Amino acid sequence: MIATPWTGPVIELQNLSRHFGQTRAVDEVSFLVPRGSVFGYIGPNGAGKTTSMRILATLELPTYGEAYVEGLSSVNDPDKVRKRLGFMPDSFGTYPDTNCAEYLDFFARSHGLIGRERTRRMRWVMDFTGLRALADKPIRGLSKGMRQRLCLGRSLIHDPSVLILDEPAAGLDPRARIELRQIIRALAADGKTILISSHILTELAEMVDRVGIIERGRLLATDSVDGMRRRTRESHTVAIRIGGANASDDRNTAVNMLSDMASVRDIETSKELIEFTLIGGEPEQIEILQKLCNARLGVAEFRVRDQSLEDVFLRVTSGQVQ
Ligand SMILES: Nc1ncnc2c1ncn2[C@@H]1O[C@H](COP(=O)(O)OP(=O)(O)OP(=O)(O)O)[C@@H](O)[C@H]1O
Repeated sequence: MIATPWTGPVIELQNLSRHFGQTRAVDEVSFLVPRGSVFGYIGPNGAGKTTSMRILATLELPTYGEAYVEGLSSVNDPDKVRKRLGFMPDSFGTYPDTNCAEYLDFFARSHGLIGRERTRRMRWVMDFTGLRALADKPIRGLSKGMRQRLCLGRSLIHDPSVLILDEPAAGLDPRARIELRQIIRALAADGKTILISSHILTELAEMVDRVGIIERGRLLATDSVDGMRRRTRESHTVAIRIGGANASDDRNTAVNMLSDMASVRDIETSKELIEFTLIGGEPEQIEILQKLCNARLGVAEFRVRDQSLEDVFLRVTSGQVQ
């Protein structure tokens, strides 16, 4: 009997939680990734990315909650999940004197590949990752970018339908990062479903379809990259400098007025400037400027800049580390 292909979400986390003592490394995280799409898992150090990826990859058990790959539980069906999944860890051990071909051959054998099938997969991986010319080169002589390709190749050797990539872009130079982006997009176009993590939203923005922002174990926001970009268009960073003879009093009055406005968030004051996030566009900017001027406050400067994806990331996360 031929098994019917799985048509549900290819990756699914349901209230996934992992506690280490008092630390909630992963705290009720839920999301879905459909087939052929790339999900960017973004968060600062210690956010819980690696722990949740390791649970999905059958290397760690949750405290509670579920992780599924093509409908199979990573907890109850680890062997079946491993056949379908390739995991690229954030750091990987190598034998420095082993060459690239030997390294890939070792992993092909450990996945039970034999004969022509093993030769065919080795060839495909070396061609796809651009490692063919380096097949005989010892791993100790590889650049960071080439090592990353080798590790990606290792995770692809058994032709998995799902890839979990833990910070593959870390430490890559701009060219290697562009090449990684092309590789990821080619894999997604080939129908692979990919979960990829990073500290940096902009690093992944060009490679992923959706992002989830995680901090201190909690998933704080999920959105499409376009949705994230829309958030950047709808919010701006405004800096106002109040000058003149009554600068100090005027500044306090301005802060009080701004605090009462629905379009103003996250006010910060330094010696000279009042800075805040403005939710909205030109009408809101005009309204604020008119109110400050009508109150005859000494507005010496009013600067508006678009928010970047990094600003959105900083706004969503609080910067706390556990
Ligand atoms: N085996 C463990 N024992 C105790 N605490 C752990 C263990 N593994 C992870 N943690 C803690 O769980 C939290 C989440 O760690 P995790 O490695 O999943 O985060 P991360 O988002 O991948 O971080 P990074 O980007 O730094 O790799 C951290 O506070 C970490 O110290």
